[in-house]
Amino acid sequence: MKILNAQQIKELDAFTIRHEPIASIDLMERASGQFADWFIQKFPNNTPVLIFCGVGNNGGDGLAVARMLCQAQFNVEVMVVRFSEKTSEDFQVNEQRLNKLITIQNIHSEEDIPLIEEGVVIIDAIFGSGLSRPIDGFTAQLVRQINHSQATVISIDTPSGLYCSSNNSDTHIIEADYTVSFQLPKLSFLLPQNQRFTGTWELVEIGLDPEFIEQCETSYHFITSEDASHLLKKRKKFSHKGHYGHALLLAGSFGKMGAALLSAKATLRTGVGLLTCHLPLCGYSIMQTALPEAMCSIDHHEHYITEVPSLAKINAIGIGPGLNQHVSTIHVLEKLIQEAKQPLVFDADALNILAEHKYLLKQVPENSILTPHPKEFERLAGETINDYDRLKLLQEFVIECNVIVVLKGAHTAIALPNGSIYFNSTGNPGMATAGSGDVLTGIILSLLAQNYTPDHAAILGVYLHGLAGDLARETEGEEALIASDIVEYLGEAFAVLRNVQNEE
Ligand SMILES: NC(=O)C1=CN([C@@H]2O[C@H](COP(=O)(O)OP(=O)(O)OC[C@H]3O[C@@H](n4cnc5c(N)ncnc54)[C@H](OP(=O)(O)O)[C@@H]3O)[C@@H](O)[C@H]2O)[C@@H](O)CC1
Ligand SMILES: Nc1ncnc2c1ncn2[C@@H]1O[C@H](COP(=O)(O)OP(=O)(O)O)[C@@H](O)[C@H]1O
Ligand SMILES: [K+]
Repeated sequence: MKILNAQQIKELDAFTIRHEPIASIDLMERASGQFADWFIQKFPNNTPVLIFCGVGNNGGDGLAVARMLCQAQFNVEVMVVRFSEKTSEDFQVNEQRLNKLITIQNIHSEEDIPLIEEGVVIIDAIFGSGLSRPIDGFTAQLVRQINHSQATVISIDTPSGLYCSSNNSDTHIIEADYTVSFQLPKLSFLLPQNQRFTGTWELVEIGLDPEFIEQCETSYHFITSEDASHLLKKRKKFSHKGHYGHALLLAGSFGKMGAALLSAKATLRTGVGLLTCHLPLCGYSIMQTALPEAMCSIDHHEHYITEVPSLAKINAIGIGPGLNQHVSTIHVLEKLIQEAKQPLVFDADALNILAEHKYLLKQVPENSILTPHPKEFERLAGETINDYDRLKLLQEFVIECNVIVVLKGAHTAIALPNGSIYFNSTGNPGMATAGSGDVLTGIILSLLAQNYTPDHAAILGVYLHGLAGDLARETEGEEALIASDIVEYLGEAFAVLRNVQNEE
Protein backbone atom coordinates (compact mmCIF):
# COMPACT_ATOMS: atom_id res chain seq x y z
CA MET A 1 0.00 0.00 0.00
CA LYS A 2 1.36 3.39 -0.95
CA ILE A 3 1.82 6.27 1.47
CA LEU A 4 1.03 9.59 -0.22
CA ASN A 5 1.77 13.17 0.78
CA ALA A 6 -0.87 15.88 1.34
CA GLN A 7 -0.66 17.17 -2.23
CA GLN A 8 -1.08 13.68 -3.70
CA ILE A 9 -4.05 13.01 -1.39
CA LYS A 10 -5.67 16.20 -2.65
CA GLU A 11 -5.12 15.15 -6.26
CA LEU A 12 -6.41 11.64 -5.48
CA ASP A 13 -9.62 13.08 -4.00
CA ALA A 14 -10.10 15.29 -7.06
CA PHE A 15 -9.36 12.45 -9.48
CA THR A 16 -11.84 10.13 -7.74
CA ILE A 17 -14.50 12.84 -7.91
CA ARG A 18 -13.95 13.33 -11.67
CA HIS A 19 -13.50 9.71 -12.70
CA GLU A 20 -15.80 7.60 -10.56
CA PRO A 21 -17.61 9.99 -10.96
CA ILE A 22 -18.98 11.08 -7.61
CA ALA A 23 -19.98 14.51 -6.34
CA SER A 24 -17.48 15.89 -3.84
CA ILE A 25 -20.24 16.16 -1.21
CA ASP A 26 -21.11 12.49 -1.73
CA LEU A 27 -17.49 11.44 -1.29
CA MET A 28 -17.50 13.39 1.94
CA GLU A 29 -20.71 11.60 2.92
CA ARG A 30 -19.06 8.24 2.21
CA ALA A 31 -15.97 9.11 4.25
CA SER A 32 -18.02 10.49 7.13
CA GLY A 33 -20.27 7.44 7.02
CA GLN A 34 -17.25 5.17 7.46
CA PHE A 35 -16.08 7.22 10.40
CA ALA A 36 -19.54 7.27 11.97
CA ASP A 37 -19.85 3.47 11.59
CA TRP A 38 -16.50 3.05 13.32
CA PHE A 39 -17.63 5.37 16.12
CA ILE A 40 -20.99 3.67 16.62
CA GLN A 41 -19.26 0.28 16.91
CA LYS A 42 -16.94 1.65 19.54
CA PHE A 43 -19.16 3.79 21.78
CA PRO A 44 -22.68 3.26 23.17
CA ASN A 45 -25.16 5.97 22.16
CA ASN A 46 -25.49 7.31 25.70
CA THR A 47 -21.94 8.70 25.32
CA PRO A 48 -22.00 12.51 25.25
CA VAL A 49 -20.16 13.65 22.11
CA LEU A 50 -18.53 17.02 21.55
CA ILE A 51 -17.36 17.70 18.00
CA PHE A 52 -14.94 20.48 17.14
CA CYS A 53 -15.11 21.31 13.43
CA GLY A 54 -12.82 23.50 11.36
CA VAL A 55 -14.13 25.34 8.31
CA GLY A 56 -12.47 23.24 5.58
CA ASN A 57 -13.40 19.76 4.44
CA ASN A 58 -12.18 18.12 7.63
CA GLY A 59 -14.73 20.31 9.42
CA GLY A 60 -17.26 19.29 6.77
CA ASP A 61 -16.62 15.66 7.73
CA GLY A 62 -17.17 16.58 11.37
CA LEU A 63 -20.54 18.18 10.57
CA ALA A 64 -21.66 15.16 8.54
CA VAL A 65 -20.56 12.82 11.34
CA ALA A 66 -22.53 14.97 13.81
CA ARG A 67 -25.67 14.51 11.72
CA MET A 68 -25.14 10.76 11.48
CA LEU A 69 -24.55 10.42 15.22
CA CYS A 70 -27.67 12.52 15.93
CA GLN A 71 -29.61 10.13 13.72
CA ALA A 72 -28.15 7.24 15.74
CA GLN A 73 -29.58 8.90 18.88
CA PHE A 74 -26.28 10.18 20.29
CA ASN A 75 -26.35 13.38 22.30
CA VAL A 76 -24.14 15.58 20.11
CA GLU A 77 -22.81 19.09 20.62
CA VAL A 78 -21.01 20.81 17.75
CA MET A 79 -18.65 23.77 17.90
CA VAL A 80 -17.25 25.32 14.73
CA VAL A 81 -13.77 26.77 15.15
CA ARG A 82 -13.93 29.95 13.03
CA PHE A 83 -10.20 30.31 12.34
CA SER A 84 -11.02 31.68 8.89
CA GLU A 85 -13.85 33.57 7.18
CA LYS A 86 -13.50 31.25 4.23
CA THR A 87 -15.50 28.02 4.45
CA SER A 88 -15.35 25.14 1.96
CA GLU A 89 -18.40 24.40 -0.20
CA ASP A 90 -18.94 20.97 1.29
CA PHE A 91 -18.63 22.46 4.75
CA GLN A 92 -21.44 24.86 3.87
CA VAL A 93 -23.72 22.11 2.58
CA ASN A 94 -23.17 20.04 5.71
CA GLU A 95 -23.70 23.08 7.91
CA GLN A 96 -27.11 23.61 6.33
CA ARG A 97 -27.99 19.93 6.72
CA LEU A 98 -27.00 19.85 10.37
CA ASN A 99 -28.74 23.14 11.17
CA LYS A 100 -32.02 21.33 10.62
CA LEU A 101 -31.22 18.97 13.51
CA ILE A 102 -29.31 20.92 16.15
CA THR A 103 -27.99 24.36 17.01
CA ILE A 104 -24.37 24.72 15.97
CA GLN A 105 -22.16 26.84 18.22
CA ASN A 106 -19.15 28.89 17.15
CA ILE A 107 -15.74 29.68 18.54
CA HIS A 108 -14.43 33.06 17.36
CA SER A 109 -11.98 33.74 20.17
CA GLU A 110 -10.50 32.29 23.37
CA GLU A 111 -13.55 33.40 25.38
CA ASP A 112 -15.78 31.08 23.35
CA ILE A 113 -13.78 27.96 24.22
CA PRO A 114 -16.03 25.80 26.44
CA LEU A 115 -15.08 23.96 29.61
CA ILE A 116 -14.69 20.35 28.69
CA GLU A 117 -16.81 18.22 30.97
CA GLU A 118 -15.77 14.86 32.34
CA GLY A 119 -16.98 11.80 30.50
CA VAL A 120 -17.43 13.57 27.18
CA VAL A 121 -15.93 12.05 24.02
CA ILE A 122 -14.38 14.61 21.69
CA ILE A 123 -14.28 14.25 17.92
CA ASP A 124 -11.50 16.35 16.43
CA ALA A 125 -12.41 17.61 12.95
CA ILE A 126 -10.53 20.90 13.09
CA PHE A 127 -7.83 20.29 10.47
CA GLY A 128 -7.12 17.35 8.19
CA SER A 129 -4.67 16.93 5.37
CA GLY A 130 -5.20 20.54 4.27
CA LEU A 131 -3.18 21.95 7.19
CA SER A 132 -0.71 24.34 5.60
CA ARG A 133 1.02 25.93 8.61
CA PRO A 134 1.25 25.39 12.36
CA ILE A 135 -1.90 26.06 14.39
CA ASP A 136 -1.83 29.43 16.17
CA GLY A 137 -4.04 31.95 17.98
CA PHE A 138 -7.20 30.83 19.76
CA THR A 139 -7.18 27.54 17.86
CA ALA A 140 -3.85 26.76 19.53
CA GLN A 141 -5.43 27.57 22.90
CA LEU A 142 -8.31 25.21 22.10
CA VAL A 143 -5.83 22.44 21.22
CA ARG A 144 -4.07 23.00 24.56
CA GLN A 145 -7.36 22.75 26.41
CA ILE A 146 -8.43 19.60 24.63
CA ASN A 147 -5.03 18.04 25.39
CA HIS A 148 -5.27 19.00 29.07
CA SER A 149 -8.76 17.55 29.41
CA GLN A 150 -9.44 13.98 30.55
CA ALA A 151 -11.72 13.42 27.55
CA THR A 152 -11.22 10.61 25.08
CA VAL A 153 -10.29 12.23 21.77
CA ILE A 154 -10.88 10.74 18.33
CA SER A 155 -9.40 12.52 15.35
CA ILE A 156 -10.94 12.39 11.91
CA ASP A 157 -8.34 11.59 9.24
CA THR A 158 -5.38 13.03 11.18
CA PRO A 159 -4.77 14.66 14.56
CA SER A 160 -5.38 18.35 13.92
CA GLY A 161 -2.12 20.23 13.65
CA LEU A 162 0.06 17.29 12.59
CA TYR A 163 1.73 17.56 9.21
CA CYS A 164 1.24 14.49 6.99
CA SER A 165 4.86 13.98 6.08
CA SER A 166 7.24 16.43 7.76
CA ASN A 167 8.30 17.34 11.24
CA ASN A 168 6.31 19.90 13.27
CA SER A 169 6.22 18.22 16.66
CA ASP A 170 7.10 21.41 18.53
CA THR A 171 3.83 23.11 17.47
CA HIS A 172 0.23 22.76 18.72
CA ILE A 173 -1.11 19.33 17.82
CA ILE A 174 -4.08 17.36 19.11
CA GLU A 175 -3.08 14.36 21.23
CA ALA A 176 -5.71 11.86 20.19
CA ASP A 177 -6.54 8.51 21.74
CA TYR A 178 -7.64 7.23 18.33
CA THR A 179 -7.21 8.44 14.79
CA VAL A 180 -9.50 7.08 12.10
CA SER A 181 -7.91 7.89 8.79
CA PHE A 182 -9.19 7.61 5.25
CA GLN A 183 -7.93 4.68 3.20
CA LEU A 184 -4.16 5.32 3.22
CA PRO A 185 -1.87 5.89 6.20
CA LYS A 186 0.12 9.09 6.48
CA LEU A 187 3.89 8.95 6.85
CA SER A 188 3.62 10.75 10.19
CA PHE A 189 1.62 7.85 11.67
CA LEU A 190 4.56 5.49 11.27
CA LEU A 191 7.13 7.41 13.26
CA PRO A 192 7.58 6.83 17.00
CA GLN A 193 7.68 10.56 17.81
CA ASN A 194 4.08 10.99 16.60
CA GLN A 195 2.49 8.19 18.61
CA ARG A 196 1.47 10.66 21.29
CA PHE A 197 -0.54 12.61 18.68
CA THR A 198 -2.16 9.78 16.73
CA GLY A 199 -2.86 7.36 19.58
CA THR A 200 -4.09 4.09 18.11
CA TRP A 201 -4.79 4.64 14.44
CA GLU A 202 -6.98 2.75 12.04
CA LEU A 203 -7.85 3.03 8.37
CA VAL A 204 -11.31 3.01 6.84
CA GLU A 205 -11.85 2.37 3.15
CA ILE A 206 -13.55 5.20 1.23
CA GLY A 207 -13.21 4.00 -2.35
CA LEU A 208 -10.50 6.37 -3.62
CA ASP A 209 -9.38 5.55 -7.16
CA PRO A 210 -6.95 2.56 -7.21
CA GLU A 211 -5.58 3.39 -10.66
CA PHE A 212 -4.63 6.88 -9.62
CA ILE A 213 -2.93 5.49 -6.52
CA GLU A 214 -1.09 2.96 -8.71
CA GLN A 215 0.55 5.68 -10.79
CA CYS A 216 1.48 7.97 -7.86
CA GLU A 217 5.19 8.10 -7.21
CA THR A 218 6.31 7.68 -3.64
CA SER A 219 9.26 6.33 -1.71
CA TYR A 220 7.03 5.20 1.16
CA HIS A 221 4.93 2.06 1.45
CA PHE A 222 2.95 0.27 4.13
CA ILE A 223 3.07 -3.55 4.01
CA THR A 224 -0.45 -5.01 4.07
CA SER A 225 -1.36 -8.69 4.39
CA GLU A 226 -2.14 -8.70 0.64
CA ASP A 227 1.29 -7.26 -0.16
CA ALA A 228 3.00 -9.92 1.96
CA SER A 229 0.85 -12.76 0.61
CA HIS A 230 1.83 -11.84 -2.96
CA LEU A 231 5.46 -12.49 -2.05
CA LEU A 232 4.89 -15.89 -0.48
CA LYS A 233 5.89 -18.78 -2.79
CA LYS A 234 4.11 -22.11 -2.95
CA ARG A 235 5.92 -25.37 -2.21
CA LYS A 236 5.72 -27.92 -4.96
CA LYS A 237 4.29 -31.40 -4.56
CA PHE A 238 7.33 -33.20 -5.97
CA SER A 239 9.91 -31.02 -4.29
CA HIS A 240 12.62 -32.25 -1.92
CA LYS A 241 14.83 -30.54 0.62
CA GLY A 242 17.34 -29.65 -2.05
CA HIS A 243 14.79 -27.28 -3.54
CA TYR A 244 14.56 -25.17 -0.42
CA GLY A 245 18.15 -24.13 -0.05
CA HIS A 246 20.99 -24.65 2.38
CA ALA A 247 21.45 -21.86 4.92
CA LEU A 248 24.60 -21.20 6.90
CA LEU A 249 24.35 -19.43 10.23
CA LEU A 250 27.45 -18.11 12.00
CA ALA A 251 26.33 -17.35 15.51
CA GLY A 252 26.85 -17.81 19.23
CA SER A 253 29.60 -17.42 21.78
CA PHE A 254 30.06 -18.59 25.36
CA GLY A 255 27.02 -17.46 27.36
CA LYS A 256 25.08 -16.43 24.24
CA MET A 257 24.37 -19.73 22.60
CA GLY A 258 20.65 -19.08 23.07
CA ALA A 259 20.78 -16.41 20.36
CA ALA A 260 22.21 -18.95 17.90
CA LEU A 261 19.57 -21.47 18.90
CA LEU A 262 16.67 -19.03 18.48
CA SER A 263 17.95 -17.92 15.12
CA ALA A 264 18.51 -21.50 13.96
CA LYS A 265 15.04 -22.61 15.05
CA ALA A 266 13.48 -19.69 13.18
CA THR A 267 15.50 -20.55 10.06
CA LEU A 268 14.17 -24.11 10.09
CA ARG A 269 10.59 -23.07 10.92
CA THR A 270 10.60 -20.72 7.92
CA GLY A 271 10.99 -23.60 5.50
CA VAL A 272 14.67 -23.95 4.62
CA GLY A 273 15.78 -27.31 3.23
CA LEU A 274 19.04 -27.58 5.15
CA LEU A 275 20.71 -25.59 7.87
CA THR A 276 24.31 -25.63 9.01
CA CYS A 277 25.29 -23.68 12.09
CA HIS A 278 28.90 -22.68 12.52
CA LEU A 279 29.46 -22.46 16.27
CA PRO A 280 32.28 -22.29 18.81
CA LEU A 281 33.03 -25.62 20.46
CA CYS A 282 31.01 -24.77 23.56
CA GLY A 283 27.88 -24.67 21.41
CA TYR A 284 28.15 -28.15 19.95
CA SER A 285 26.16 -30.25 22.39
CA ILE A 286 23.74 -27.40 23.08
CA MET A 287 22.73 -27.17 19.42
CA GLN A 288 22.74 -30.89 18.70
CA THR A 289 20.59 -31.60 21.73
CA ALA A 290 18.15 -28.72 21.42
CA LEU A 291 17.82 -28.71 17.65
CA PRO A 292 18.63 -32.07 16.07
CA GLU A 293 17.41 -30.83 12.68
CA ALA A 294 20.40 -28.45 12.40
CA MET A 295 23.83 -29.63 11.23
CA CYS A 296 26.83 -28.24 13.06
CA SER A 297 30.18 -27.01 11.81
CA ILE A 298 32.38 -26.60 14.85
CA ASP A 299 35.05 -23.92 15.26
CA HIS A 300 38.32 -24.83 16.91
CA HIS A 301 37.86 -22.16 19.53
CA GLU A 302 35.98 -23.07 22.66
CA HIS A 303 34.22 -19.73 23.21
CA TYR A 304 33.91 -17.76 20.01
CA ILE A 305 34.15 -18.05 16.25
CA THR A 306 37.59 -17.79 14.65
CA GLU A 307 37.17 -19.55 11.28
CA VAL A 308 35.06 -19.26 8.16
CA PRO A 309 33.55 -22.67 7.42
CA SER A 310 33.24 -24.11 3.94
CA LEU A 311 30.88 -22.03 1.83
CA ALA A 312 30.48 -24.69 -0.84
CA LYS A 313 26.86 -25.64 -1.53
CA ILE A 314 25.59 -22.86 0.72
CA ASN A 315 22.76 -20.67 -0.66
CA ALA A 316 22.62 -17.90 1.94
CA ILE A 317 24.57 -16.81 4.99
CA GLY A 318 23.50 -15.19 8.25
CA ILE A 319 25.97 -13.80 10.75
CA GLY A 320 25.67 -12.05 14.06
CA PRO A 321 23.28 -13.41 16.69
CA GLY A 322 25.18 -13.92 19.96
CA LEU A 323 28.50 -13.51 18.13
CA ASN A 324 30.85 -11.24 20.18
CA GLN A 325 33.48 -8.85 18.85
CA HIS A 326 36.74 -10.67 19.51
CA VAL A 327 39.52 -9.75 17.11
CA SER A 328 39.47 -13.26 15.60
CA THR A 329 35.76 -12.92 14.96
CA ILE A 330 36.40 -9.59 13.22
CA HIS A 331 38.75 -11.45 10.87
CA VAL A 332 36.03 -14.01 10.23
CA LEU A 333 33.63 -11.26 9.23
CA GLU A 334 36.24 -9.69 6.96
CA LYS A 335 37.02 -12.98 5.24
CA LEU A 336 33.36 -13.79 4.84
CA ILE A 337 32.64 -10.42 3.25
CA GLN A 338 35.49 -10.97 0.81
CA GLU A 339 34.73 -14.61 -0.04
CA ALA A 340 30.98 -15.00 0.07
CA LYS A 341 29.14 -14.98 -3.22
CA GLN A 342 25.84 -15.84 -1.53
CA PRO A 343 23.30 -13.33 -0.20
CA LEU A 344 24.12 -12.23 3.33
CA VAL A 345 22.22 -11.03 6.37
CA PHE A 346 24.11 -9.20 9.13
CA ASP A 347 22.78 -8.73 12.66
CA ALA A 348 23.80 -7.82 16.21
CA ASP A 349 27.59 -7.98 16.80
CA ALA A 350 28.25 -8.36 13.08
CA LEU A 351 26.69 -4.87 12.77
CA ASN A 352 28.66 -3.56 15.72
CA ILE A 353 31.87 -4.79 14.10
CA LEU A 354 30.90 -3.04 10.83
CA ALA A 355 30.20 0.15 12.79
CA GLU A 356 33.59 -0.03 14.54
CA HIS A 357 35.45 -0.85 11.33
CA LYS A 358 33.96 1.33 8.64
CA TYR A 359 36.39 0.01 6.00
CA LEU A 360 34.53 -3.30 6.31
CA LEU A 361 31.16 -1.60 5.88
CA LYS A 362 32.37 -0.26 2.54
CA GLN A 363 33.14 -3.83 1.38
CA VAL A 364 29.75 -5.32 2.26
CA PRO A 365 28.40 -6.88 -0.95
CA GLU A 366 25.55 -5.02 -2.64
CA ASN A 367 22.04 -6.11 -1.69
CA SER A 368 23.19 -7.53 1.63
CA ILE A 369 20.64 -7.17 4.42
CA LEU A 370 21.55 -5.36 7.65
CA THR A 371 19.08 -5.63 10.54
CA PRO A 372 19.94 -2.96 13.12
CA HIS A 373 17.76 -1.75 15.97
CA PRO A 374 17.87 2.06 16.31
CA LYS A 375 20.98 2.06 18.53
CA GLU A 376 22.86 -0.20 16.14
CA PHE A 377 21.77 2.01 13.24
CA GLU A 378 23.08 5.05 15.09
CA ARG A 379 26.44 3.30 15.49
CA LEU A 380 26.48 2.49 11.77
CA ALA A 381 25.21 5.75 10.33
CA GLY A 382 25.40 8.44 13.00
CA GLU A 383 23.11 10.43 15.28
CA THR A 384 19.93 12.20 14.23
CA ILE A 385 17.70 14.77 15.90
CA ASN A 386 14.26 13.34 15.17
CA ASP A 387 12.55 10.46 13.38
CA TYR A 388 12.21 12.32 10.05
CA ASP A 389 15.89 13.09 10.15
CA ARG A 390 16.62 9.42 10.86
CA LEU A 391 14.47 8.36 7.92
CA LYS A 392 16.42 10.69 5.66
CA LEU A 393 19.71 9.31 6.96
CA LEU A 394 18.38 5.79 6.43
CA GLN A 395 17.67 6.60 2.77
CA GLU A 396 21.08 8.18 2.28
CA PHE A 397 22.75 5.20 3.95
CA VAL A 398 21.14 2.51 1.78
CA ILE A 399 21.77 4.48 -1.39
CA GLU A 400 25.39 5.09 -0.52
CA CYS A 401 26.15 1.56 0.73
CA ASN A 402 23.89 -0.19 -1.80
CA VAL A 403 22.43 -2.44 0.89
CA ILE A 404 19.05 -3.21 2.43
CA VAL A 405 18.53 -1.98 5.97
CA VAL A 406 15.83 -3.37 8.22
CA LEU A 407 15.51 -0.69 10.89
CA LYS A 408 13.73 -2.54 13.68
CA GLY A 409 11.06 -1.28 16.06
CA ALA A 410 7.31 -0.77 15.99
CA HIS A 411 6.58 -0.34 12.26
CA THR A 412 10.01 -1.65 11.30
CA ALA A 413 11.26 0.25 8.24
CA ILE A 414 12.81 -1.76 5.41
CA ALA A 415 14.93 0.52 3.25
CA LEU A 416 15.89 -0.78 -0.20
CA PRO A 417 19.04 0.28 -2.08
CA ASN A 418 17.01 2.69 -4.26
CA GLY A 419 15.82 4.57 -1.16
CA SER A 420 12.28 3.15 -1.07
CA ILE A 421 11.02 2.46 2.41
CA TYR A 422 8.49 -0.21 3.40
CA PHE A 423 6.91 0.10 6.84
CA ASN A 424 5.70 -3.03 8.55
CA SER A 425 2.13 -3.32 9.76
CA THR A 426 2.51 -6.30 12.11
CA GLY A 427 4.14 -6.70 15.51
CA ASN A 428 3.46 -5.55 19.06
CA PRO A 429 5.28 -4.37 22.21
CA GLY A 430 5.32 -7.95 23.54
CA MET A 431 8.11 -8.47 21.01
CA ALA A 432 10.33 -6.00 22.82
CA THR A 433 12.04 -8.93 24.55
CA ALA A 434 15.46 -10.58 24.41
CA GLY A 435 16.04 -12.69 21.34
CA SER A 436 13.22 -11.51 19.13
CA GLY A 437 15.73 -9.87 16.77
CA ASP A 438 17.65 -13.17 16.55
CA VAL A 439 14.44 -14.85 15.42
CA LEU A 440 14.02 -12.24 12.67
CA THR A 441 17.56 -12.90 11.40
CA GLY A 442 16.76 -16.61 11.16
CA ILE A 443 13.55 -15.95 9.24
CA ILE A 444 15.24 -13.68 6.72
CA LEU A 445 18.17 -16.09 6.32
CA SER A 446 15.75 -18.91 5.59
CA LEU A 447 13.93 -16.93 2.89
CA LEU A 448 17.22 -15.91 1.29
CA ALA A 449 18.32 -19.56 1.17
CA GLN A 450 15.01 -20.42 -0.51
CA ASN A 451 15.90 -18.04 -3.30
CA TYR A 452 13.64 -15.16 -2.37
CA THR A 453 15.24 -11.95 -3.63
CA PRO A 454 16.83 -9.93 -0.82
CA ASP A 455 14.07 -7.26 -1.11
CA HIS A 456 11.36 -9.86 -0.80
CA ALA A 457 13.14 -11.80 1.94
CA ALA A 458 13.42 -8.64 4.03
CA ILE A 459 9.82 -7.48 3.48
CA LEU A 460 8.16 -10.87 3.84
CA GLY A 461 10.45 -11.86 6.72
CA VAL A 462 9.66 -8.77 8.75
CA TYR A 463 5.93 -9.14 8.08
CA LEU A 464 5.89 -12.85 9.09
CA HIS A 465 7.93 -12.16 12.21
CA GLY A 466 5.47 -9.49 13.36
CA LEU A 467 2.48 -11.62 12.44
CA ALA A 468 3.83 -14.58 14.44
CA GLY A 469 4.34 -12.16 17.35
CA ASP A 470 0.76 -10.94 17.02
CA LEU A 471 -0.57 -14.51 17.01
CA ALA A 472 1.61 -15.39 20.01
CA ARG A 473 0.18 -12.38 21.86
CA GLU A 474 -3.32 -13.80 21.53
CA THR A 475 -2.44 -16.63 23.91
CA GLU A 476 0.58 -15.31 25.81
CA GLY A 477 -0.30 -11.66 26.19
CA GLU A 478 2.40 -9.00 25.83
CA GLU A 479 4.26 -9.47 29.12
CA ALA A 480 4.65 -13.24 29.00
CA LEU A 481 5.57 -13.35 25.32
CA ILE A 482 9.16 -14.53 24.77
CA ALA A 483 11.18 -14.88 21.59
CA SER A 484 10.66 -18.67 21.46
CA ASP A 485 6.92 -18.03 21.19
CA ILE A 486 7.48 -16.07 17.97
CA VAL A 487 9.16 -19.17 16.53
CA GLU A 488 6.33 -21.39 17.77
CA TYR A 489 3.73 -19.29 15.98
CA LEU A 490 5.51 -19.09 12.64
CA GLY A 491 3.46 -22.01 11.35
CA GLU A 492 0.24 -20.22 12.13
CA ALA A 493 1.58 -17.03 10.55
CA PHE A 494 2.23 -18.89 7.30
CA ALA A 495 -1.28 -20.34 7.48
CA VAL A 496 -2.80 -16.87 7.87
CA LEU A 497 -0.88 -15.58 4.85
CA ARG A 498 -1.85 -18.63 2.80
CA ASN A 499 -5.49 -17.90 3.58
CA VAL A 500 -5.08 -14.34 2.37
CA GLN A 501 -3.47 -15.73 -0.78
CA ASN A 502 -6.34 -18.19 -1.34
CA GLU A 503 -9.00 -15.53 -0.83
CA GLU A 504 -7.62 -13.40 -3.64
N1 LIG B 1 -13.47 15.47 -1.41
C1 LIG B 1 -12.45 15.56 -0.62
O1 LIG B 1 -11.50 16.28 -0.90
C2 LIG B 1 -12.47 14.80 0.64
C3 LIG B 1 -11.80 15.29 1.75
N2 LIG B 1 -11.98 14.75 2.94
C4 LIG B 1 -11.62 15.49 4.14
O2 LIG B 1 -11.06 16.72 3.80
C5 LIG B 1 -9.90 16.97 4.56
C6 LIG B 1 -9.05 17.96 3.85
O3 LIG B 1 -9.81 19.10 3.72
P1 LIG B 1 -9.23 20.51 3.24
O4 LIG B 1 -8.32 20.27 2.13
O5 LIG B 1 -10.38 21.37 3.05
O6 LIG B 1 -8.38 20.96 4.45
P2 LIG B 1 -8.66 21.04 6.02
O7 LIG B 1 -7.62 20.19 6.67
O8 LIG B 1 -10.07 20.80 6.39
O9 LIG B 1 -8.38 22.55 6.43
C7 LIG B 1 -7.72 23.38 5.63
C8 LIG B 1 -8.33 24.76 5.79
O10 LIG B 1 -7.71 25.37 6.83
C9 LIG B 1 -6.84 26.43 6.36
N3 LIG B 1 -5.63 26.30 7.10
C10 LIG B 1 -4.64 25.39 6.95
N4 LIG B 1 -3.77 25.47 7.95
C11 LIG B 1 -4.21 26.46 8.76
C12 LIG B 1 -3.74 27.01 9.98
N5 LIG B 1 -2.65 26.57 10.58
N6 LIG B 1 -4.46 27.99 10.54
C13 LIG B 1 -5.57 28.44 9.97
N7 LIG B 1 -6.06 27.95 8.81
C14 LIG B 1 -5.40 26.98 8.23
C15 LIG B 1 -6.76 26.25 4.89
O11 LIG B 1 -6.67 27.48 4.29
P3 LIG B 1 -5.37 28.01 3.53
O12 LIG B 1 -4.25 27.03 3.70
O13 LIG B 1 -5.81 28.15 2.14
O14 LIG B 1 -5.10 29.29 4.21
C16 LIG B 1 -8.09 25.57 4.60
O15 LIG B 1 -9.11 26.54 4.54
C17 LIG B 1 -9.33 15.60 4.76
O16 LIG B 1 -8.42 15.55 5.83
C18 LIG B 1 -10.58 14.80 4.99
O17 LIG B 1 -10.97 14.92 6.35
C19 LIG B 1 -12.88 13.61 3.07
O18 LIG B 1 -14.16 14.14 3.29
C20 LIG B 1 -12.86 12.76 1.84
C21 LIG B 1 -13.24 13.54 0.67
N1 LIG C 1 7.07 -2.16 20.34
C1 LIG C 1 7.29 -3.02 19.33
N2 LIG C 1 6.35 -3.21 18.38
C2 LIG C 1 6.59 -4.08 17.37
N3 LIG C 1 7.72 -4.80 17.23
C3 LIG C 1 8.68 -4.64 18.14
C4 LIG C 1 8.52 -3.75 19.24
N4 LIG C 1 9.65 -3.80 19.97
C5 LIG C 1 10.48 -4.68 19.36
N5 LIG C 1 9.89 -5.18 18.26
C6 LIG C 1 10.52 -6.13 17.32
O1 LIG C 1 11.29 -7.08 18.02
C7 LIG C 1 12.60 -7.24 17.46
C8 LIG C 1 13.64 -6.78 18.47
O2 LIG C 1 14.90 -6.93 17.92
P1 LIG C 1 16.24 -6.60 18.73
O3 LIG C 1 16.14 -5.26 19.35
O4 LIG C 1 17.38 -6.87 17.84
O5 LIG C 1 16.18 -7.68 19.89
P2 LIG C 1 17.28 -8.74 20.37
O6 LIG C 1 18.60 -8.10 20.19
O7 LIG C 1 16.96 -8.97 21.81
O8 LIG C 1 17.08 -9.96 19.55
C9 LIG C 1 12.57 -6.40 16.19
O9 LIG C 1 12.21 -7.19 15.09
C10 LIG C 1 11.50 -5.36 16.46
O10 LIG C 1 10.88 -4.90 15.28
K1 LIG D 1 -8.69 16.16 12.41
